[in-house]
Amino acid sequence: MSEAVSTLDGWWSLHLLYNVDWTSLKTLEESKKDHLIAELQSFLEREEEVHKNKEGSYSFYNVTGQKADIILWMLRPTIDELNKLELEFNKLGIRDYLIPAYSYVSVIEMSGYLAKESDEDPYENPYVQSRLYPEVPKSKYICFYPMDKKRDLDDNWYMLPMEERRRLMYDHGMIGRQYAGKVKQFITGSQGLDKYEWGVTLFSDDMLEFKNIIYEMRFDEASARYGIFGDFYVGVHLPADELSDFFK
Ligand code: VOV
Repeated sequence: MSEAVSTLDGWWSLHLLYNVDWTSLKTLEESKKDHLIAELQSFLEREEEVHKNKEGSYSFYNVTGQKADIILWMLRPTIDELNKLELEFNKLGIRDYLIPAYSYVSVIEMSGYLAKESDEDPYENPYVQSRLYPEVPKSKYICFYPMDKKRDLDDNWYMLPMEERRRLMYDHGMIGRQYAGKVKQFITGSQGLDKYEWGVTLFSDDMLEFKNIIYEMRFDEASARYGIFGDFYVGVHLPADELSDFFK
C-alpha cells in the first residue's frame, strides 16, 4: 500500500451557489424588495465582523453565466458553525427568491508533501496558521471548481510512491509560485465530505490570470496526467453596498 500523505486541516468551508428567481423577484413590491436586500446586507455585515475579528472569513460574488447567479463562500472553525450559518441564510427573506444551484463542503487543507522536518507543532507556526485560517481577499474576481486525482489502472495518483507524489507536488508548486501576487489560491480537502476530492478557490484582480494559471498547469504532470475537474464557476465581486443595484 502506498503511504498516505499527512494533512493539516484548518477552517471548515462551505460554498453555496444559487440562481436568482428573477421572474418572481420582479413582481415583488419595492418596499418588500428593500427589506429583503437590507436583511441580506446585515447578514453580510455580520460576516465582515467575523472576518475582521479573524474568527472566520467569507466572500460573496456574482457568478457569470447560467450555472448560478451568486456564490457565497464561508469559512468557520467548526462544521457545526457552518451548519448553523447555512440555516440562518436559509431563513433570510431573500432565500425565497434563490434557487440552489450547487454546494460544496470541505475543509482548508495543507498537505505534508513539502513540509520541512521539525519538532515544532506545525499548528503553532505563524505561516501555517495564515494558510489554515486565511483572510479571504476581496479581489475583483473569483474562480471556484472541484477536482479529483485520477484512480485509473495506469494512472492512479493513490498508488504512486510518496517520493513520486512529492516530486509532482513540488513541480506543481513551482508553477504556482510564478503567480504570486496575481492569483491567490485556497485548497480545501473534501475526501469523504463531498463528491470530489478537493475544492480549488482562486482570487485575482484579472480574470485572464485564471485561464493562464489553469492552462499552464494542464501541461504539468500533476494535472495533465492525474487531474479530473468538475464545473468551473467564475464571478465578479459583489459588495454588500451594491446589492440594491444587483437585485433591482
Ligand atoms: C497560486 C498558485 C498555486 C500555488 C502557489 C500552489 C502551490 C501548491 C503547493 C505547494 C501544494 C502542496 C502543499 C500544500 O500546500 O498542500 C499544493 C497542493 C495542491 N494544489 Fe496547488 N498551488 C496553486 C494553484 C493551484 C491550482 C490552480 C490548482 C488546481 C489544479 C489545476 O490543474 O487546475 C491547485 C490544486 C492543488 C491541489 C488539489 C493540491 C492538493 C494535492 C494533494 O494531493 O494533496 N493548486 N499547491
